Amino acid sequence: MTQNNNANIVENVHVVVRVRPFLQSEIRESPLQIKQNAIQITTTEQPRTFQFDSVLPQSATQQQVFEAAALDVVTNFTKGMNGCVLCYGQTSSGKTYTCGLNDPISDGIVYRSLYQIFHLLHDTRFELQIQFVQIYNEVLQNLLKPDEKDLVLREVSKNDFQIERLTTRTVTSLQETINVIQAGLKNRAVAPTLANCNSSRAHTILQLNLKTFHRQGHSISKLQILDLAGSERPNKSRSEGLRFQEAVAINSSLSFLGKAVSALSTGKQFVPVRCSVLTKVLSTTLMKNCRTVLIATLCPSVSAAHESVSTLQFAKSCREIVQTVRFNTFGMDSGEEGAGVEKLGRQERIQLQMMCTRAGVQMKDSFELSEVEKIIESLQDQQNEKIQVELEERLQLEKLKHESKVAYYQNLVEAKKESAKASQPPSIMTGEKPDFMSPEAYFIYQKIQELAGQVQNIQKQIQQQQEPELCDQRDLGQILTDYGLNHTQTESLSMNFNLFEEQMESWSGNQFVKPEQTIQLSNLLKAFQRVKLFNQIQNFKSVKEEPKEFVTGPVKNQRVPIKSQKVQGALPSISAFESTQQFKQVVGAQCDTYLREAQGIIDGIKNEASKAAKYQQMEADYYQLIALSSCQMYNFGKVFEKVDGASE
Ligand SMILES: Nc1ncnc2c1ncn2[C@@H]1O[C@H](COP(=O)(O)OP(=O)(O)OP(=O)(O)O)[C@@H](O)[C@H]1O
Repeated sequence: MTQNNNANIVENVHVVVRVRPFLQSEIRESPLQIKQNAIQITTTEQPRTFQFDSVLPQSATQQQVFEAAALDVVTNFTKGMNGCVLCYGQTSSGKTYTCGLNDPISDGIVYRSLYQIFHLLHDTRFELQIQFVQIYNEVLQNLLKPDEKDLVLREVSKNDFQIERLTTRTVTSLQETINVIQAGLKNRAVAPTLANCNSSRAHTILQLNLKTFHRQGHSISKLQILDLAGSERPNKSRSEGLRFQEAVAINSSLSFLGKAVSALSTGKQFVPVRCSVLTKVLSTTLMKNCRTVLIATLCPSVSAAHESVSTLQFAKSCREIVQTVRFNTFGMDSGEEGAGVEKLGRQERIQLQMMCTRAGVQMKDSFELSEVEKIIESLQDQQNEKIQVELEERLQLEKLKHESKVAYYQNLVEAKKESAKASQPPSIMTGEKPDFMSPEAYFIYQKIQELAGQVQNIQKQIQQQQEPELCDQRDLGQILTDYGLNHTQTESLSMNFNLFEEQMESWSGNQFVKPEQTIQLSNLLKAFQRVKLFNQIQNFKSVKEEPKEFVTGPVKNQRVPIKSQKVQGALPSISAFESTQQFKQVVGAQCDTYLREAQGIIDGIKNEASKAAKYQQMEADYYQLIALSSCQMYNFGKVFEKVDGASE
């Protein structure tokens, strides 16, 4: 297929200057004066005046900037002409704001251009692709696929560089396009500096590749929107480390761009484009077939005057660059997209044909009044429909913008919470006493931690030896010793138990305690509850138990070895009673109390064991206790037998 011989248009780079409003932190005194399309700057030297295609004052709206800078480029892009909108200016002069490449995407050039493109392509079959990249520290990175770093630029023909193997995204609607850009924005290199709390640390390039299909052929075009990182003086912005390194990369690439622009504007044969990634990317834009608009952004304050002069000089050089552009239409009549009167007549005829078809009226040279009315009526209906669609689309967009703003602020709140947490005093897990704990609480906390370590070891050992026999036959006293508890510890623990419980619960709910610490605290709490339970068992055992020999417990028919030991609180002597009856009553009552207490402890263990089934030791203790209580019952039974025998 051959490209039609569309007319070449020779023109200068179009330059629009925008002065942003004063920020709150700035002294409201400006060296800039605007007179129509001229801007005068007064510094310590002579005042200087620069003339541009358009100079927009502080009061200019985003829509005015779009109309002055991008509307024409965008409209012609949909008709097959390559276009580029380039934002240039010192740091914090409003480039990102003007492009609208904030996160969430705001209604600057990008948003308005997309809206216009989809509006103009409403009735056309088209394919649209997005590429979204950044040049960070002289490295090309894909914002739509963050793992595509260090992309390679290949020179396909002289001064025409293409990015190799760059993933692109095909989009079909405005909303989808905005979603894709929004996702890409999350990967942009942005960081706070002294000059701008949201400073772009990379040059950002959004490129749209469009193919439109017409009855007789098609057109192809690309549109680039560039938000360049701003020049900054490291000694003024006091950047250090990585920020300094970024500033150096930004400044040197802008200085190479300045040299290339200066060579182009003065018509030099040799243009130095291979010095930086940015100049390579822009060489295709500035030197090939691409209608280019530069938006030079300025800070209004006196302190920025020096940088404003540099920006204005750069803008002046750009305006002197001469470009040759044309429509890239294929298989269509020459200049179909042009603006000649005869061609417009032809287009009007085509439009009339379309109107007739839609209104159900036959196309002819002259029409009856009724036919004209029919066509007008149909047009009005179509217009209404179109308005309806546009309104709905607008509404959807507003909704989308609102939602992304909400998500943005939610993220911001989360991030603030995170950083608040991070700035808290050292955590209790780092071994230092945090401010919110009293020294006593911290001492106890440390003790519990020691014990919990030991408990964990024992648990591991128990889990490894899963023979139930082993567990069942373990002596309760031994188990407690195994847990590493000495008398003082268990005393102190049980005395302080309530305090711990309260303290740990309050830590768990404390917003400054991290989730992993909460888990550790709850483990500690569990371990501690177990310790408390064992304490109770030990107390109970030391008072009530008087086993004499091996007995057969009721559980699993296991033989439980009970060590003989001297225990206080043994059964009363029979001689102390007046009658067998009285003895049985007293011992029986004691036996009941004992069983009730045993049952209470058993329930406690059962409860704990069911809460954490993995605590097999708990279960083993439970069986042990049942065995012990039945052993006690057996002993009572023996005594009763003796008493009965004696009384008979
Ligand atoms: N026309 C404007 N109206 C209101 N506020 C603006 C305007 N232009 C810029 N600002 C504000 O000025 C600040 C700096 O703007 P912005 O981040 O767009 O600067 P920049 O030139 O992109 O900076 P950098 O090069 O550091 O990325 C931001 O807080 C932005 O909201």
